Amino acid sequence: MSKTDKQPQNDKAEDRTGRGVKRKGLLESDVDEMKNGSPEPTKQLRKCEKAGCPAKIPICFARSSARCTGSGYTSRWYHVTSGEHFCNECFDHFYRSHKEGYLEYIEWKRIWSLYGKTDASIKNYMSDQLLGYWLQCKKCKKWRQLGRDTKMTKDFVESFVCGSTMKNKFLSKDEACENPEDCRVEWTRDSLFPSLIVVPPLFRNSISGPYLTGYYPDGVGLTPSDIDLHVHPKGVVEVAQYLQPFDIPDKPRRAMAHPPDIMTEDEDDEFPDFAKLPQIYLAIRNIVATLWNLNIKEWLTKELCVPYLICRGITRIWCLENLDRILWFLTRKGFINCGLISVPSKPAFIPTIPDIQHPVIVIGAGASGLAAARQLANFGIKSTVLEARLRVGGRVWDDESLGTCVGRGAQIVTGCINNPIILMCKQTGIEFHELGDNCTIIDNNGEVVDPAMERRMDFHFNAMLDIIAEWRKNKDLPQDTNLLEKYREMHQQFLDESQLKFTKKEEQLIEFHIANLEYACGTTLNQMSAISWDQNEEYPQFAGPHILMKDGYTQLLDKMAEGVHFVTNMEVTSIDYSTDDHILVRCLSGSEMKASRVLVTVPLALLKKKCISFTPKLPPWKEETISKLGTGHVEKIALRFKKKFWRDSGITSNMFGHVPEEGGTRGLFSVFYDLSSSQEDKEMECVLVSHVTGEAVNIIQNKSDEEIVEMCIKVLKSLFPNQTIPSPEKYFVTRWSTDKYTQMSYSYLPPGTDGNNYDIMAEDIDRKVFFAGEATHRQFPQSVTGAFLSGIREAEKIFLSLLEA
Ligand SMILES: Cc1cc2nc3c(=O)[nH]c(=O)nc-3n(C[C@H](O)[C@H](O)[C@H](O)COP(=O)(O)OP(=O)(O)OC[C@H]3O[C@@H](n4cnc5c(N)ncnc54)[C@H](O)[C@@H]3O)c2cc1C
Repeated sequence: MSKTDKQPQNDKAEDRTGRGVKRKGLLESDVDEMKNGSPEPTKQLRKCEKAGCPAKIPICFARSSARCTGSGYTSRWYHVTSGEHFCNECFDHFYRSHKEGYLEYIEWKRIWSLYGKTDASIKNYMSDQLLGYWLQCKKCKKWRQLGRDTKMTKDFVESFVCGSTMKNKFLSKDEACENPEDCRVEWTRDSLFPSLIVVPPLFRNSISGPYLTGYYPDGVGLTPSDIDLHVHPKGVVEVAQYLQPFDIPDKPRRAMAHPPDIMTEDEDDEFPDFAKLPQIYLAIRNIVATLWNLNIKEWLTKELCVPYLICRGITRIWCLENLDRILWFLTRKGFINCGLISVPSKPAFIPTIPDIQHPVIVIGAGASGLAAARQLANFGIKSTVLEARLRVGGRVWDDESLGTCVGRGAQIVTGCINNPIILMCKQTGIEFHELGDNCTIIDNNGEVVDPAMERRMDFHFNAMLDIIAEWRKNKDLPQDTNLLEKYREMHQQFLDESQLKFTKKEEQLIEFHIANLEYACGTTLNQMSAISWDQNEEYPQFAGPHILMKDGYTQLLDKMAEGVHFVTNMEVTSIDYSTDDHILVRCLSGSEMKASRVLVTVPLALLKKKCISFTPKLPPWKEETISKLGTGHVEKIALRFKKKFWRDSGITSNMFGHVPEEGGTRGLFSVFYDLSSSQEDKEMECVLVSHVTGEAVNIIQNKSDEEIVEMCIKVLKSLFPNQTIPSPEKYFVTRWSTDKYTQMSYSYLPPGTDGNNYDIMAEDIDRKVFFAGEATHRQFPQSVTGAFLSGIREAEKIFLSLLEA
């Protein structure tokens, strides 16, 4: 801390409603004299012994004992922060059982020990009960100290101006603003200030308190003495549905939820100055997260947070002066101020970077590209999105041709709680439906599978996967193998050991489960790594039911595109990043554009086929990963019928499954979704959607749409043998595998690869060329959510690279 000769003004609060004590020690005039360069403290005056403490003449803030020394001689100063000390006399006043303050301290101690986990020490008592509050004047922006009993309501904090609580009636408010600021305020701006905080303040009246009743208050930065929280609990807070900002004790961690009692690794890296004061950081972050949770439709600013950040002592100044950094960090990471909200023209906490000469060019207007471009715009960075197709959305593409919305690509959100896709739906009023898990399973002879058998086989299938999970924990693991081979091996081992024999129907049911897993993975299990196929499960995933975007995903992507500068029909063919001052992007149309940074979001299959050439060539580590990662294939078929004939066979669920005759065809139409329109005012469109996965994609590849429809109708006939299955009135079949700008469904991990490959995909080249897209997101690959979050991630990286340039 830069030593200043200035010493604190007398520790007299603007409005001290606290205990009145007879002051001893120095008079104000004495202190003033010293401030003006007069003698260093004499021998009778004791300095604070805390190394580095700038207070040459500490003043006791407690002022509780009749013998309080004020700023005079005491046998010992107790250091709380560099601007706050209490004298030995006040210590005794509370600590000694025969003294006046003892009972008060003991009562506080009782409550603190009951609810808190930290030591109910006298230092904590002094800091928690006797320090004054500090508020910033709305007009002159000077910080003023207030009494310890001030009622810190939201309105009071927001409207505070100098003099508003002054007892000195002769001063107008304007004159009050003329009063100099306490020199200790400046001390809080010194980089050493946090290292001199010995007793970090705990926050009170915290809006996050009711969310965190499962934690020790002092473990999450709140004071255990906040009686209101315990004596009048507000009950379980009604958390905005689908959002849970904090981990729940003893439950698995959830994606995008904060551990309220721990700073994450990212936070440790970002805020080393909070390393020794994590409870302060946690209190602030938890309050900010709560405020965002309570209103996801408004950009959260420092001004909105300030009235909720209440703690005693001068450290509040330091906290609030660091608030912008915390808001910026949480915004960059997509924890707050994320999604489809309008952004103030220049959010104060976003660092300003000089105007960039060339825009950032984003290649591809899918979920990842649009998310990145939008986030860059929020950060004040110009970008242009170049999209080869005539539309935005990429693998999100809704089709209304059957009279109801059917996603040709994505339509399901896996896990709704904290999922940014659901957050954006909530922000914009887009409707969605929870997808029930009720699925009637029918065999090839049209018989509904006995639910007991179905449960048994489901259990068996998952048990085999659990055994594989155990097998791979072995450190001396032999070579990776494919998941199907490992599954069959474990299955056989089980049969041998148990001497059980499954019936044909049971074996067929297992094939049905394999088909479903192949749909989720986007490829056959014999292409998947047995060790890493579900590597993302190591990370917190989104909880809650799956969601069907009934009216499609496209409307969401269209909203994301609003305000983003994009050009369609612009196929990028090459990226030259060989020069220092710009990157040259060339398009098939002959256009050339200069960029300050380039973000590549095209599907992995196109990178594998080198549809875009790079100069210089991509480094070998990048090329190797591009070639190693797998590109899966899934196709969809949608059929519109005159009536819901499946209802006549008693199917009431919105899904029904089809048990395959044999393994080779298991990927052909394994599940049918009833996506019939449900608007009462319209004639109902009866629509069934199914998919083709795994090896079955090869079966349909060279077939015409008509032939594929015929195959599908044949399956429906086998499921409903007692009915006449009508020909569909209308239909479509997707061709993602051969679509020029996709050529895949989503990525997967073949044997010999692991989650690191996703991280390598996400690495930039020379901080010039960046990569986003589902195949770059280790935690949520294969999904729109992962694509979206990869865009948010890269926007941050691009911004920081420009900031540091
Ligand atoms: C059949 C199917 C079903 C799916 N179901 C789901 C689901 O239910 N839920 C879910 O979460 N996910 C699902 N997915 C996956 C999800 O759709 C993708 O993970 C996500 O949309 C990928 O977004 P992206 O931004 O990474 O890539 P994309 O959406 O593919 O965007 C890349 C963009 O780059 C463009 N482009 C390509 N080449 C060039 C070029 N040379 N120049 C300029 N532009 C170019 C493309 O046209 C495209 O618009 C499904 C995918 C498929 C295929």
